Formats: sequence, structure tokens, C-alpha cells
Amino acid sequence: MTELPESPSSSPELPSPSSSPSPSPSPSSSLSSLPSYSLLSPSQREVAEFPPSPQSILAVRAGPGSGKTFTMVNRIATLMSKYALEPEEILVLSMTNRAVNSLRGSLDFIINNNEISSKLELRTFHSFCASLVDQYGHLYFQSSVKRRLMDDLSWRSFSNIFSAKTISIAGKKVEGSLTASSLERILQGIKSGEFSLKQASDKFKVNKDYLNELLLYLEQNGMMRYQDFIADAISIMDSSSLDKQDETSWIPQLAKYKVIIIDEIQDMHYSLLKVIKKVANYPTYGQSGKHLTFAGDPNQCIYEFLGSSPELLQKLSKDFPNYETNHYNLQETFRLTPQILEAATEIAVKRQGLQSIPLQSVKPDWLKPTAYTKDSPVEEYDYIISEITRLILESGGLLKPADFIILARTNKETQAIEEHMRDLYGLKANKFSSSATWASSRVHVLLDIVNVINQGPGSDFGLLCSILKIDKKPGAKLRVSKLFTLYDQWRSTGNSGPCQGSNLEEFITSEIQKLKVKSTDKKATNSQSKLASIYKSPDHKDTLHSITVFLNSIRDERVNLKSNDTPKSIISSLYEIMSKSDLLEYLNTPDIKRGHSPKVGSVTPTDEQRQRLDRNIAAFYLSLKNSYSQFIDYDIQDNSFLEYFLKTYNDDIAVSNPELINISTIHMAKGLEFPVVFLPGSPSSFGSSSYWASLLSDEKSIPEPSKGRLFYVACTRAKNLLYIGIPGHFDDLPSSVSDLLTNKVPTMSSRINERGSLLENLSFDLNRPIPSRAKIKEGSSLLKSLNIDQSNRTATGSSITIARKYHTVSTCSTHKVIAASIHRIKRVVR
Ligand SMILES: Nc1ncnc2c1ncn2[C@@H]1O[C@H](COP(=O)(O)OP(=O)(O)OP(=O)(O)O)[C@@H](O)[C@H]1O
Repeated sequence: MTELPESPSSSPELPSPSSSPSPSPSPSSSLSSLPSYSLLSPSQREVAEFPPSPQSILAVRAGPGSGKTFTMVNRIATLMSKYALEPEEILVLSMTNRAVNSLRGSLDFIINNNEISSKLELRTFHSFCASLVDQYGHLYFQSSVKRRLMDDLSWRSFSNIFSAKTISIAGKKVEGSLTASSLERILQGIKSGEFSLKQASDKFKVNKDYLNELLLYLEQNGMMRYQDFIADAISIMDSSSLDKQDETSWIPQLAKYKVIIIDEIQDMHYSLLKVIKKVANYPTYGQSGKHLTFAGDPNQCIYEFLGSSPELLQKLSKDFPNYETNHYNLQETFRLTPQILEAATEIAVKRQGLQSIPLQSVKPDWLKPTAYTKDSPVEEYDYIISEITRLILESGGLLKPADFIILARTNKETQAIEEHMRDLYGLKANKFSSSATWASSRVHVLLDIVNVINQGPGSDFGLLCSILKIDKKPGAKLRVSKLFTLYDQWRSTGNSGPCQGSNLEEFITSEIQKLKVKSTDKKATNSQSKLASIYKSPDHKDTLHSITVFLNSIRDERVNLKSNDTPKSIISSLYEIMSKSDLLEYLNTPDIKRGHSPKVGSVTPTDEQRQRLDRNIAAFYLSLKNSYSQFIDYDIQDNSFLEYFLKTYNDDIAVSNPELINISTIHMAKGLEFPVVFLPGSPSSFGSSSYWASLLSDEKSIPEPSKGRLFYVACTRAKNLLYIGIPGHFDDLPSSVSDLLTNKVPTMSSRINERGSLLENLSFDLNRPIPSRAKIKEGSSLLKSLNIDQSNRTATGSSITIARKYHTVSTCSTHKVIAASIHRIKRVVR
């Protein structure tokens, strides 16, 4: 039996370094007079210009809105213009795609030089590790196959198909059974060296041979989980730099980096810190070590539960003992008003025992954040929507729905708000989610089919998953396991080369061909076709027919998409394949509930289930479109759009839509800013106190630093107006809190500073013209007709009239009127 390689083999052939460090000509001269450079504040300029000496660290503490992105982009430009670094010598890493896209957008805007931008390595940790594994994995690992990240549902399907008691892999029969989460845990443990195969088999009580074969199968088929990419990338870096003197063994791309810039360092969890250390300590051509720039804000560390640490920025010297560390602060906030900054710092930082950094607002005085009290979430959501409506109407459309964000703590809460807005007001919201929500629903089958069409890594598995859905008869899982076993035997007897994803399709197609010649010598040919032993009863003839139709239509659509793989043509191809092979029925069966797997076609979906399906399909299409615009905008050099989509569909791209109000968890809104932020804080159910109660109410309560940081991140997303739901009555707040807030709602006409009214200040700050008198008048009369302005002048009232009206006046729902007015004002302001 073949054992999994414990570690990559060493010293494979690499391109020689002489061909690698990038030659002149330097594109940097064109960067010497960037228009944005003059805008840098003195503290931003110091950071931008800090010398990138080898083995030095620049640790930048950057409070909310202090222009971290702006400063880092100017630093990148300065490194090239002043310190003559080539773009290929700089690596920029961040946690999320959103942060990377925002950096890339600013860079394109500021540098305005495609040649330079395209050479800069600007990546998420995941894509950086994945690209190392993609490019160099074949040199260090036994299997040369391309790797593909498996999402949660694929992972569960994998365990579903492979958890049969006896299974044949690589021509050997092995026994065992394992849940998806245990398998993942084992995989991580073995890769990280936490335990050996033998220890894993003892600990998880599973046959060692079975485990080994499963892991080998995953390896050979390039099927990986997120942590695998990280572990493999670290292995590659270790193996290629074993000999610090032998330049020929180094990976040129890594040895070229002279500067590494890491954004949001406070959110780095341990495995990523390990990646940074490996890249930082990787040998460098022509100098002894690299320079590191880290930027972050300890008070915005909200991923402690994943292993990150607010102290990281301060304690870097421990992790990099041979580096000289220099600490800098960015001292101004360009986003926060003095009142929002003060309230957030006092309540969330100082009262919670956290260390505040000196930060000053460059804005003039504004209004204090508005505190309101509501008795229940429903009342609170109604209040928020009525306030949004009022502000849009009163500003004559200067404020637009997309200027507002409601920040919830949990996905469940965002879901509740979204449903409330949709069901009672008919309003669609722009909900940020951490991954493609459709990917955990039945719509995932579309992805399986895309995998099959693409004929890349993951194709075999996509086909197995599709067949599992095409086969609607009892025992489908067993048949798919058997099919895999036969395929595996066929493969191990030398019928195909190393698996590159398209072999299962080839195997099934050739077996179907054998069945077709049955008319001449039925007995002989049927026994030759391996499929006949699986789909033997007349009942299963239909299944076999559907599989045949499925594969034929895949081939047809593959040809169509070769020349035109736009989202629209992909969707129409998918529809074609689904309808021909009876998969639409699968899609229309309600989603599996825990422990219940309804038989396909046996249950009629309810209206709500149908709507959910529609939304998931629409979300899949949106993912296709978002991914496509990235593919085009950033001129991605993947083989095809399908290939790119399969790598990126799960990315958290936050897409703003000017027509829609935003809803997000606080975690997902990190790094973003909005003119108006609502932070709900009502008791979650009768009798339970508000989540924020301990921060806001009790003077003597024990400090809660992690809750304080979450509150801080939430409040500091607000550029102009902040609403905070408070527990209890405003007058009962301790004065140290109530002094920082107001129980009055902001009104557009009130004068707030020397610049004038709130409307004038918003117009200045958002760089939008003040709407015409006619528009403002129209907004006011619409507002009057809704009759919500009077009831909300003081926010700390009890329940607002709107919710009541909705329940009593069923024929003309106030909610619908509000929704209509938002839609109408949108037309007016266009
Ligand atoms: N020197 C400057 N002059 C004017 N505006 C600036 C300057 N620097 C940054 N800004 C603006 O300030 C806002 C906040 O900047 P940015 O989003 O980069 O902050 P940040 O430090 O990343 O914030 P956070 O930590 O909350 O994510 C942006 O709108 C940016 O354009």
C-alpha cells in the first residue's frame, strides 16, 4: 500500500535565478509625481516614505478611517519611485478579497499605470497559497494534479459517497466510515504534523488503510480544503529553501520579494502568521532578508474566536526576533466626526479597559450619535425603516438607500431584518454574506455541472455528485459508490493516465457504448459493460438513460460555451442540461432538512420554498456576474472564465447597489464606511436584555474588551450619522454614556456647525449637490402623507405608530406605502 508522503521531496528543478529577478527598465520614474501624494497628512507621509531596509519592520497602528488603504497605496508607489523597487519585488497580502479589491481599486486609481499594477502581487492569503500550490505543487508533491478548493457541501457529498462500509480505492477494497467533519479534522492534523496516520486511525477509530486511501484519493484528485492550501504552501516554502545558499533551489517569485505589506494584521490567525513568517524568512536575491510593513488596529480585532490576537501588532518583535521594529501611528481620522469618534472611543475602548491611540477627527463638529429604545426587534426594525425613509425624503433624495447600513451581530439577525423588510415592506435589501449562500442549497448542483463542463480538477467528483442527483431510485448512494469502485478498478488497470478530471466521463461514456451494441450479442456485450452490473433492473434503465442524456448534453453545451462563456450563456446551457436530464425535478424538491431527505419529486414545494429557490438561483447568477466582471476588469489570465469562476465563486465580494439598503453582520462590514449606520440593540426576546446592555448601562460593570472591540468596529463604520439601539430609557443611562449621545433624531434643516445645516454638511461631505427645492418639497409632502415624522421626532418613545398601523389597517399597509415612497423618491432623484 502506498503511504501518503510525510513531506514534500526536496530539491526539484527550478528555473535558474538568473532568469528571474526582473530586469530593468524600471517603470517607476513615471510615479514620481502622483497627484494623491500632496494629500497625505504628515503622519501618513512618514509611513509612506519609511525606508524598506532589509530585516526591518514598520508596524503602523491605524485607527478607523485614518486612511490605511490610502497610505499603503501611496507607500507602494513611494517604494517604487523613491526606493527604486520593481513591482515584482513587493508582495501585498490581506485577509479578504474585498480588502484586496479595494487596495487594487485605489492603486489603479492613484498609480494609473496598468503595466505596474498588473505586475504587483496583491493577494489574499488563500489565493497566494493556492497559487504557490498551483504553480509549484507538482515539483514537491507526488501528485501533479491541479488542486481545487472544496466547499462545505461538496465536502459533505464526498463523505456521503465515500463513507460506505466497503469501498474500493486504487483497486483495493477497504472498510471504514467517517463523517465529513472528522475527515477534515484528520486531514488537518496529519498535514500539520499534529498526529500520524496511525494515531489518527486510533483516535478516530477508523481503519488505517481506509483512511490512507481516502487521503491519497483526495491528494491525487487535487481536492482540498482551505487549511490544506496553507499547509501545502508552507511545505513548498520549507522544501525549496532548505539550502539557504543554493539559489538554484529557491522559488524565484519568493526570492524576489524585498518588501511584504500586510493589511489588517490584528485579524491574522496563527496559521496565517506562520505563512507570513515563512515568506519573510525566505531567502532574498541580492540582500539579507526582507522588509515588512504591517498595518492594523488592535482595537478592531474581532476574530479572536478564530485565533487572532489584538496584541499581535505590539508583540511582533517576539515573532521576528532578528528584525528591527519601528512603531508608527496614523493620527487623524478622515471618516469619523468628532462626536462619533468620541462616543466610540469612550464607550467601546476606554470604558472597556482598552488602550486608545491618539486619533483626531479632521471634520468639523457634527451631531452626537442618536440613541433610541425599542421593546422588541420587530419594533426596532420598523423604527429603523421609518427613519431611513424619513432621512431619504427629508433630504430630497440626497441620501440614497445604499447610504444606509444596518449592522447586526449574527447572520441570523441579518436574515430576520432582511425578511422583515421583504415581507412587510416589499423592500429588497443588499445583504453582505461571507460566502455564496446558494452554495449550501440544492442550487449547488449547478456548480457540480459547471465542474463537469469545465473538465478540470473536480470534474470527476462533480459528475459523481450529479449522478447521485440524477438517480432518483432508492439505493442511489450505494450505486454511485459502486460506480466509483468500478471506475477506480478501470483506472488502476492502466486504462487512463493520472487523473485530470475528465476520466470518469470517459469511463462512463465508453461503458454506455458497450451497452449500445447489445442487439448483436446481448449476453456477451452486457457482461462486458460494467454499468450493467449496477443499473441492472428494468427500473434503473431510466437512470442510465438520464445519465446518457446528461453526458450528451454536457458535450453539446461544452462546445457552445467554448466560444461564448458569458454568465448568460452559462445559465442557458445549465438550464438546457438540467431540463434534458430531469435534474429540474431535483432542484424543485425542497431542501434537505437535518435527518430528512425528501425523495425527489415526492414533495411539492411550498410558496416559500419556491421563492427561496428563486432567490438562490438569482444569487447563483449574481455570483456568476460578479465573478465575470472581475474576470474582465482585472484581465484575469485563467484558461477560461469557467475555470476562474470555479476558483472564486465563494469569495466575499460585497457589491453595492445604489437602489438597496444594506444589511450586514459587523464582521462582514469591516473596512467599509457608510454615511448612516444603524446598530440595533433591542432585547432579542421578551425578558432577555440587549446584547450591548453591559457596555451602555452599568457604570460599574466588568469591562468586556472583546465586546467593546466589536462595538467599536460597528460604530466606526459611520461617516456622518450613527444610531444606537440602547437598553432601557435614555434618562437611565449613566451620564458617562448619555453625555456622548442624544435622544433626538437628526433633522436636515437644523444648523449643526459653521458650515451650515445637516443637509449642507451632507452635501459637502458626500460631494453631492443639494437637491432642488422641488425635490425637497416633494420629499416633504411624501413624508407628511406617511405621517411618520411627528411620531419619531423623539426617538426614545415607546412603540411607533407605524407597526401598529400595519396590524390594524390591513387594506392600506403603511409598510407598503413606505416602500413605495422609497421607490418613488429613487425615481425622483435619478
Ligand atoms: N489624506 C487624506 N485626505 C483626505 N481623505 C483621506 C485621506 N486619507 C484617507 N482619506 C479618506 O478617509 C476615508 C477612510 O480611509 P480608509 O478606508 O483607508 O481608512 P482605514 O484606515 O482603512 O479605516 P478602517 O480601519 O476603519 O478600515 C476614506 O474615505 C479615504 O478616502
